[in-house]
Amino acid sequence: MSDPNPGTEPIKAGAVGADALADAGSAEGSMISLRDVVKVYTLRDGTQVRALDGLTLNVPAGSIHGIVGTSGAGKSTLIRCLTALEPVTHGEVRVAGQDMTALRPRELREARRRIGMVFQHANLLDSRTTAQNIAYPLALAGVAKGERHETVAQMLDLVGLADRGGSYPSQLSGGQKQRVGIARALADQPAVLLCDEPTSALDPETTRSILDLIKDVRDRLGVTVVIITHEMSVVRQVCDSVSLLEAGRIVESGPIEEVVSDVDSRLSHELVPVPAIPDGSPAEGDAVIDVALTAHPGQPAAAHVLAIASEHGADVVGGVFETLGRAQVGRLALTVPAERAPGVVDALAAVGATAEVRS
Ligand SMILES: Nc1ncnc2c1ncn2[C@@H]1O[C@H](COP(=O)(O)OP(=O)(O)OP(=O)(O)O)[C@@H](O)[C@H]1O
Repeated sequence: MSDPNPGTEPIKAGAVGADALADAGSAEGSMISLRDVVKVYTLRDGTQVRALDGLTLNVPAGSIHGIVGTSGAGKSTLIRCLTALEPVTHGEVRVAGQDMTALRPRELREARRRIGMVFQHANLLDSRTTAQNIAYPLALAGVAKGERHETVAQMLDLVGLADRGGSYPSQLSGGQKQRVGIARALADQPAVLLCDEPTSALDPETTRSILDLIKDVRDRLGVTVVIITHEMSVVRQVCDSVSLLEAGRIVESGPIEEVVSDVDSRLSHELVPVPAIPDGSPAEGDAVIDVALTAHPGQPAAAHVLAIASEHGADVVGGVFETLGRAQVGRLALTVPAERAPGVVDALAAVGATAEVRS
């Protein structure tokens, strides 16, 4: 087990905080490894802003890792430090085996070719065709014309736009533009794809198709993906593991199924929120019990909970049941006459569910 914030007091120590980094991959064998990274900005008046505060993170090769955090948590700074666009104040940043903090300018340019970037908006060049947009970074990198042509055709095919190479950005939908952005990011065969809010500007259906594409690309090319997002639905749909960034530190982290199994963790609550209950509920004299359960294949838990609810005369007034990774996670809201609530909570605890009376 490793502390996600070595050398400092962990903010959240539970299973997610402590086990996570060991399970999310040790520094050895990781495609991305940040160790004790500190980034301090100094403002003109001399004020210091500690944007990253001892951040440690390991992302295993070939995985899709989500980073979530509120505004100002340090997400953009993290991306800039990962790509060495911003020097770190302290700590180590390794991408594809290279220490990004120790490279000379020429080596850094080469190292950056190993990192593809996808942004919220594809930022395509309007005066160039789809194919020319994808070829652009290859031309800058000095790739010969014939090879560029071949790569562009492969990339267009990969993102499902084989017949749109001659189209201009104005002739493409938002989702198609983002596909071109992904093709452009992958054209130079990066080892890592950094996606900064890649679906924030898209509708839910297009979001789904872009996330499916990212997953498909990972499966086919083996690229390691980091997705910065504020949308938990993105994490639910596509990520193998997730970290919660807060005030420049990773406060929770781990594979999705472990994170959601720790029902006390914030990520678990965010990924599978407590269900709403109908207006007028509970009735006079009833209590609401919030139940959280995790089941795995061969170890069912939901049936036990429902049997206990039925046995004690409780009603189910709200609920969600999600499959995330190999875990099935349930959140139920039960109503029961208040005097029976303690008995129901005890019975649920005995079958491994977490239950508490809603205040
Ligand atoms: N160039 C800079 N100079 C000074 N302070 C900065 C600079 N860039 C970021 N910060 C500060 O560092 C902290 C982290 O900012 P950052 O932009 O990394 O957060 P974020 O999680 O990306 O936020 P958002 O989601 O709003 O983009 C904030 O307090 C911000 O004000």
